[in-house]
Amino acid sequence: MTMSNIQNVTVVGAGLMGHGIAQIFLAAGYQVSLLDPNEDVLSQAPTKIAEIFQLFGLPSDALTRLSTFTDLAQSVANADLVIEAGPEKLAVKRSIFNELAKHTSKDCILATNTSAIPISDIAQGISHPERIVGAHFWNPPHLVRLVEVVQGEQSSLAVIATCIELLNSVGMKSVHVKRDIPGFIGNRLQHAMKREAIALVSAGVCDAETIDDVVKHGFGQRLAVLGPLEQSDLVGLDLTLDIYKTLFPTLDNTSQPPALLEDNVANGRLGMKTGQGFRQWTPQSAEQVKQNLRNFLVEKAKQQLS
Ligand SMILES: NC(=O)c1ccc[n+]([C@@H]2O[C@H](COP(=O)([O-])OP(=O)(O)OC[C@H]3O[C@@H](n4cnc5c(N)ncnc54)[C@H](O)[C@@H]3O)[C@@H](O)[C@H]2O)c1
Repeated sequence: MTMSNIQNVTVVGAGLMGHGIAQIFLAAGYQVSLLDPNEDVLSQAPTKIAEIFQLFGLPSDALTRLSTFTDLAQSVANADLVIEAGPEKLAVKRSIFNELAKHTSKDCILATNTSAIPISDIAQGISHPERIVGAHFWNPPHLVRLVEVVQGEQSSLAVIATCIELLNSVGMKSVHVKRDIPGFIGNRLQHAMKREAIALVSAGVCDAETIDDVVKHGFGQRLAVLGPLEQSDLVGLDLTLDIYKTLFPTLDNTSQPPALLEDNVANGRLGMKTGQGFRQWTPQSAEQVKQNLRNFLVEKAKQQLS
């Protein structure tokens, strides 16, 4: 399947991620079928998609190319590409992919938006596993451009190349993850930083607010335009090596979830939803953070569109 053969895209699961992914392909001119067994979720999806078009100040007539389904076989009848965004449970994903394999041609590309399940586990026992890949969008997919295209043990390189080309053509920034490892690339980087952040708070070096200040007002300011390895090249690898000789032996390297996190969860300190996590929250302060994030991402996405 080459990119030019792809005309019909089916998104399986119309929840948080699925409706945003559907909007991306509608905006790019594709015929989109959206499937969800939950009729309430499915019936709300067109309105939510229309709201994304409004957010960007775009007309929502693209919705005429959207069809919604509760029946999987019908939803993939003409599919050239399926993106699965169903529940993050291996048994459910395997059963969805079994059905997809039964009702699609062997050339139809089957991609999963799993956050953490190995692609090879989902593809196990499914016919033509070479057309199964990961397509890990970030939340919200219509505002965060990255998609990690993950190569499972049996994924074909031609299918990976088609996915990357297609996703780039619809305005995403797709990258090739060459091994099927937990957390792919982005989540491994993100959580490596959080491991050290939690260790610093646990050791009494600073409080959680200070961690957030250091990232937001320090190196976080430049991360959107200067990646970590670019930054090493910028300052020089000789300096980087000298720093690491002192720093690396002192960095946290525990392999279990941190005790502070376990303790917070065991005591119901789950974050904004309970008013306390690593930091304390009121409904107003939590809403302010969410609003700031939304405004920032919308502004950035608008700049990229213009
Ligand atoms: N939420 C995130 O931040 C995020 C980010 C990246 C990836 N993901 C991944 O994307 C996937 C979807 O996550 P979400 O946050 O959109 O979840 P969600 O719960 O909002 O949506 C999942 C949808 O799947 C539907 N569903 C249930 N059983 C189904 C079935 N058998 N066939 C088809 N659909 C079914 C549900 O009705 C629901 O609407 C998960 O694999 C998740 O790990 C989520």
